Amino acid sequence: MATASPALVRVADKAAMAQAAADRLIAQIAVNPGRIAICLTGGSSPKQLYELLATDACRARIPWARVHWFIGDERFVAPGDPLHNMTVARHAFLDACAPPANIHPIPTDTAAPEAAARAYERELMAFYGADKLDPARPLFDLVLLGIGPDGHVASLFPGFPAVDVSDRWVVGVDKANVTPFVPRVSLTLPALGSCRTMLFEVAGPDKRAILTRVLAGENLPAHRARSNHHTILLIDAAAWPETSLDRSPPELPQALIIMGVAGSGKSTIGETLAQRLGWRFEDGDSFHPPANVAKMSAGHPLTDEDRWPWLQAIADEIARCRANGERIIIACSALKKVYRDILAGNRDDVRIVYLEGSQNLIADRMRHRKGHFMPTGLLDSQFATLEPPGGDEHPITVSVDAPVEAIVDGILQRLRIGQGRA
Ligand SMILES: Nc1ncnc2c1ncn2[C@@H]1O[C@H](COP(=O)(O)OP(=O)(O)O)[C@@H](O)[C@H]1O
Ligand SMILES: O=C(O)[C@H](O)[C@@H](O)[C@H](O)[C@H](O)COP(=O)(O)O
Repeated sequence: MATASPALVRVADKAAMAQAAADRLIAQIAVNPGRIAICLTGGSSPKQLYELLATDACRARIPWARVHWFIGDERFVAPGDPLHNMTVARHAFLDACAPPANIHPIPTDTAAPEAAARAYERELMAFYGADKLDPARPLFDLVLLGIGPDGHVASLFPGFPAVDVSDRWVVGVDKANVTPFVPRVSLTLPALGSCRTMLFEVAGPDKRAILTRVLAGENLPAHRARSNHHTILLIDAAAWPETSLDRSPPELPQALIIMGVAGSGKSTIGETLAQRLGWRFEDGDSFHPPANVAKMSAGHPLTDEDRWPWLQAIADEIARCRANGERIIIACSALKKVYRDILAGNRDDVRIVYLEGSQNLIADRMRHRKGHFMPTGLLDSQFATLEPPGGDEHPITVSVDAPVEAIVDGILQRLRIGQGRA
């Protein structure tokens, strides 16, 4: 399933980003019962994440024997050098946690970066078991990336020929565009894109300007680097480009759609938010036509054809509220973009609130939900269907890994509504 635009997930600061990235990584690992491949990144952005992975809490959640660790680019310096990307990851967590045979560094003892690139390409192809990438069978479960000050990713610098290479998996890059000015070896955009999830970490005030350009669609490597499945940008408050993303609608929205997988907290958050705002809360499920209710009661899954009249009924209710000047909050999983297009379309007065959380966390909450039986596999299929809302949908994305009141406060802040206001 391809996502056209990346999901933008806002986190408070670098510590929250490391935690969110760790949750994502562990969740991605959890959905693959077989051999797992993670592609790490260099730079300073992932250091806190790497340190977190070595802590007991994270360490216990990773099946280390099944996880293989690669690197998206390497500085052409000897292992052990502080500039050496895989050395940084080794010292932070890999050496303490991963079996040595599962660590796959880019060799830097070759005569030139190009020879190292060829060797790493062979290693990746042997691991993958083919020399052509099949979009249906991604090379990596997760690719981690940072964004450089010039908009580079891995060591693919803007304007350099390496960015346009499409027939290779790894290339030598003889000189860098930014410090450190050492030769590099880099995976290409098609190799990086062959992943279930591409996860960017973008934090700190010095990233705000470049991120604004990337999200505006400038032809930079960081704009072109996209997974052929899911791409997610974790962005902290300091890097978040307020002007371009928080295009605050002139008035309060008419309707808020609280979306997310089953158990993400739609009813809990929606009801609390409705109380705080004094708006009406509705469970989207109550708009199903009788035929759908009968089908679901008989244990038959709904098709998209069944869903259209249901989604249209919710859209009609929003239109009715608009006509009456009434405001409404509707909980609706709305997992696919095509569903949200019916509910919100391009209307500025219908805002999507996306409850974002790792599968582990949500599964854990569902296990503890009183009076509910969770069929195993339900969450797997929910996450498989989920198309996180892209930047073009202007979602209010909130992490559910926080107390209910804090999540609601965060949504109110994003709506620019004073926290005390009812
Ligand atoms: N932020 C939160 N912290 C802790 N528990 C939560 C939070 N949000 C929801 N829950 C609990 O998680 C479970 C699922 O929430 P619910 O609102 O029923 O999800 P949904 O409506 O998306 O299926 C419930 O038991 C709820 O009390
Ligand atoms: O080898 C490298 O330098 C990286 O892989 C590089 O692509 C990095 O991710 C960005 O330059 C962001 O760097 P920071 O995280 O230090 O900002």
